[in-house]
Amino acid sequence: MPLSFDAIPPFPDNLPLAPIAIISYQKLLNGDHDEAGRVLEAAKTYGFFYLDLQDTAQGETLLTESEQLHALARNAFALPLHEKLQYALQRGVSLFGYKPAGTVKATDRDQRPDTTEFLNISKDHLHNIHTPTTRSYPPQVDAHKPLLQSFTRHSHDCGMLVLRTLASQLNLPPDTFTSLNLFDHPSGDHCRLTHTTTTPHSSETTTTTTTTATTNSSSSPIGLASHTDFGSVTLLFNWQGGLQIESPPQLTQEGGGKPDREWEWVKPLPGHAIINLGDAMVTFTNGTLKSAKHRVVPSSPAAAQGTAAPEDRYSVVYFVRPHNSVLMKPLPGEYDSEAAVKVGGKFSARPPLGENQVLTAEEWMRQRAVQLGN
Ligand SMILES: O=C(O)CCC(=O)C(=O)O
Ligand SMILES: [Fe+2]
Repeated sequence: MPLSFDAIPPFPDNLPLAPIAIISYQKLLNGDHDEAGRVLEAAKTYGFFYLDLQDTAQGETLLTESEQLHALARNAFALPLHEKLQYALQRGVSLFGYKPAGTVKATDRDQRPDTTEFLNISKDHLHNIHTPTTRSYPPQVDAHKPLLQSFTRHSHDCGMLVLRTLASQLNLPPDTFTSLNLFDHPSGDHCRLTHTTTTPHSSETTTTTTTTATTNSSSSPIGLASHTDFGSVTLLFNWQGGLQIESPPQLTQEGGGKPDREWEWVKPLPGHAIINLGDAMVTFTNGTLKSAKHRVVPSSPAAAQGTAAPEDRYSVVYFVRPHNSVLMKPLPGEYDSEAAVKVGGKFSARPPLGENQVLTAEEWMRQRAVQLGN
């Protein structure tokens, strides 16, 4: 069992779990047709699945690297806040750097502030891919650049396998999606380290915070407010529970009625990554593929039930996003129908007919980041 799981209290067995598929990395690498079909099914329904990484050397490497980054996250987030703020990201200017707790847009109806800090580390900065942006990171990040370079490369490769699998299953040329997410092109791809604290954040609230999240200090916190990811594919490694996803809509009444959606827990499985699709894939396929809403609740499920003491939570994430010059619109052909689906709140998969305002991925990512505060 991977190291970090040893210290985690068992996940309670009386909580509603999201019934997401478990996919084998080895079978996908071997081109197993049935397994590929299960990936498409997952992508059309939950937009989430587990990837078993224990059955291939590439998978084992990713697991080892995620463990090492878990340790790095613990060290980096242990720095005093004023030091971390030297690396703070600037909303609307750069996607990369440190985001303190309490600054993500409070999207839930009860407007609860978030208790999660991020460190977003750019793939372009790690790999010297030409980009107009420069940035410095905490010393822990600089000291482990080879690890971060290796993890981002391997995670990107894994994401490309998912994208090739989906293209083939949709009867599209296999490189349809991978050609929109090129590793060596400037993009918003990054490794994110997250830390959700158990302690209240009043003393850590900073003057850089501008959202309603911090002004509404009377409400109880959320770990990370509900959101959809806005890139193509996300690889997520977490150890402690807390992640919940919104179940796909089910009609409560025959012949219609309001969609009945619920929050379901995603139980971390040793040896597995959690994979989910982001809004860019919804856009490219005009709603055929799904990006599910998800959130992180502030307390581990065991702590919430009083069977374990509250503990800080860490996660390690890699976001594959379309490279900057890609146009954010449905693929030409059957997906480019007149009916355009809504993506990520006010965003639409394609502009209304007659309007010519297709965003580049660079602009889309910037606007989405401003929208969400990260
Ligand atoms: O930490 C987690 O489990 C989820 C993190 C997440 O959803 C994100 O960073 O977008
Ligand atoms: Fe997310």
